[in-house]
Amino acid sequence: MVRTHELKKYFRDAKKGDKKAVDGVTFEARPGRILGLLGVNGAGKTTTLRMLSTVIKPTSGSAEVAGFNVLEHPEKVRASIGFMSTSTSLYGRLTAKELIAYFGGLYGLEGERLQDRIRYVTQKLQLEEFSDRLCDKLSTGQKQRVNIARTILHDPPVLFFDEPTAGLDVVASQSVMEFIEEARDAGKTIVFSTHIMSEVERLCDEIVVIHDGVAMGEGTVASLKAKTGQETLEKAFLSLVGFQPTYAKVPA
Ligand SMILES: Nc1ncnc2c1ncn2[C@@H]1O[C@H](COP(=O)(O)OP(=O)(O)OP(=O)(O)O)[C@@H](O)[C@H]1O
Repeated sequence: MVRTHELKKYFRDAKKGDKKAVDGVTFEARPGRILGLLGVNGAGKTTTLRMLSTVIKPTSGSAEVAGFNVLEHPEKVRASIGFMSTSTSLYGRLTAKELIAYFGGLYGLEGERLQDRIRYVTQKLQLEEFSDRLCDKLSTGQKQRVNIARTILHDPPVLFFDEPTAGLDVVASQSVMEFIEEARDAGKTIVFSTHIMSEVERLCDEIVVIHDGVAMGEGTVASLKAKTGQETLEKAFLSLVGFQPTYAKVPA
């Protein structure tokens, strides 16, 4: 379970005034379901996920992950989550196998349990053919598979995916989405950030539309369409964020 209540993050800037990156977001993500944070660039999705994963502290409001408050028990939160984004870099000078073992150590896995989990993720993500290659030398799709392996190595109950298909081709994106569906079916609580409507329509049980740090709407794809009176999620999204056309219609 992941719960936020009036979660806020203001970045201090003496010259320009505070940047309200997240400004009072409340939601609940449940086991076996996928909650989507849908928003354009700069909406506040990554900042929300960074607070949930204890990388940064909220300015105010509260957040609970797997039953642990992010401020009171950050170490327990970190042990309960896997975080994946395409911008997470791998250590280029380690082989895929070494990198996974290294993260296993960070997660506190050791001995038989560590070896079992390494075997599992290696098979699951089909890493065998390149597990002895340096991460620097892997293709983008292969790096993504190592990234997923790293994310799930300690079998956490909560998974955060921050635009996990950014920069991937259609085949690699498909595998990532199938992987997320499988994790949902295994009962994981999943929070998934994206700006891609088709991914939201396919994956998300609930959506929070976030814009300029504010939740502009929440519900299922169907309920957001109904609420805005729009036929497509894209139009419903544009309506919720108050999109105004940039070009005026002028007779030729
Ligand atoms: N450390 C920081 N200091 C100042 N401003 C920040 C910082 N981190 C993020 N911001 C600003 O907060 C806002 C929200 O950023 P955030 O990265 O959360 O957006 P996002 O929805 O994840 O967008 P993207 O899809 O571009 O990653 C942006 O205006 C961003 O410039």
